[in-house]
Amino acid sequence: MDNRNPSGHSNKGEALLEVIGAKKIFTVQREIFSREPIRIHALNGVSLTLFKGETLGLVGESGCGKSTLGRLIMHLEKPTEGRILFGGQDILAYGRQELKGYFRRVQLIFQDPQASLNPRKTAGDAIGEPLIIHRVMHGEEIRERVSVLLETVGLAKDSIDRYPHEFSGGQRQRIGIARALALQPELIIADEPVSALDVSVQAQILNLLKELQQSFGLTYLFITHDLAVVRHMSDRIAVMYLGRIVELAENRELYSRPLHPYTRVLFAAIPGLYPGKPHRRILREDPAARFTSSAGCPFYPRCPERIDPCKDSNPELRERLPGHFVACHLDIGQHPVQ
Ligand SMILES: Nc1ncnc2c1ncn2[C@@H]1O[C@H](COP(=O)(O)OP(=O)(O)OP(=O)(O)O)[C@@H](O)[C@H]1O
Repeated sequence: MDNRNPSGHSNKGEALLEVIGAKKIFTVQREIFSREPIRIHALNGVSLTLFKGETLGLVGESGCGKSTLGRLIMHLEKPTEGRILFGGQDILAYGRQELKGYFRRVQLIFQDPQASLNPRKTAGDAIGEPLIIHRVMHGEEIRERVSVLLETVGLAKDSIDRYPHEFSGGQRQRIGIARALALQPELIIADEPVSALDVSVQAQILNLLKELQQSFGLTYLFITHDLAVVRHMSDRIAVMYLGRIVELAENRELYSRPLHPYTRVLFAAIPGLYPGKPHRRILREDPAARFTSSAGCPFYPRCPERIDPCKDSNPELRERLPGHFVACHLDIGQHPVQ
């Protein structure tokens, strides 16, 4: 792949999934008596590549479009524009059989393990269900496989006949992870997988996810608004703002040299990240900006470093340093050292 293309990546190995120019506009009726529906630009031209075996963290504030991107990749929503390639094939062109295969290879771990588990089904039922739906195995074979999966995620084998309410939040998330692993996927979309958990349990689940990645060669798209979590988990990190990726770089590079003013504002809000620098409040997104697709940079109204061109021209995501992509009109030299 051309490492200067706008999808924002240096050549990191074999691409597993490519999102190319994805846009998603939701049309909703704002008020009962209003004739004009409003258009919410949830994604405004997102391109990114996931390379085999990596964790790509996707970070940004609530409402910036992270989950929508995950849902497009999961084929739960269709993009208004753009393409999604898995192993080089367009998933939107898949027929029924190909889609079934895709749903085995790509799995989702949900934010809220409580809500994602049926209270009337045992842990064994929940974990074994994908094996039944996909007719991978039958009867006793399924029970054996579920027992192995329970052990894999650190739960006792005798958890198999217990119900969700008999588990703690962390244990329920382990069940969700075991279910996601049942079909031996290649790609896992983890959408805020620890944000509903106590801080003390979060690290255990994150470490489990890392171990599973090592053991099974998994690729993760790790969606979170939590900058500490994304830093702990990711090889590369994409920062989203209002439906766009504004910066993408290797983990260490991004934290040591954030170039986009939005990333800098986000990071300045982390206590202790930059000792000696004042701890600033995060600038909130302008909700009204979601309803328009302005020609200028989406961060223009709140950017502390804006310059004239930012008002009318939306900067492309470009490689400014090796492997470090930024959508900003400022020159590298204009970005003050953090
Ligand atoms: N089905 C839908 N219908 C209408 N608007 C939607 C729909 N799904 C998402 N949106 C809107 O799209 C925008 C992006 O939402 P999305 O859930 O992708 O953001 P997010 O970054 O994942 O935020 P959060 O972390 O709060 O889930 C928001 O303005 C949201 O209200």
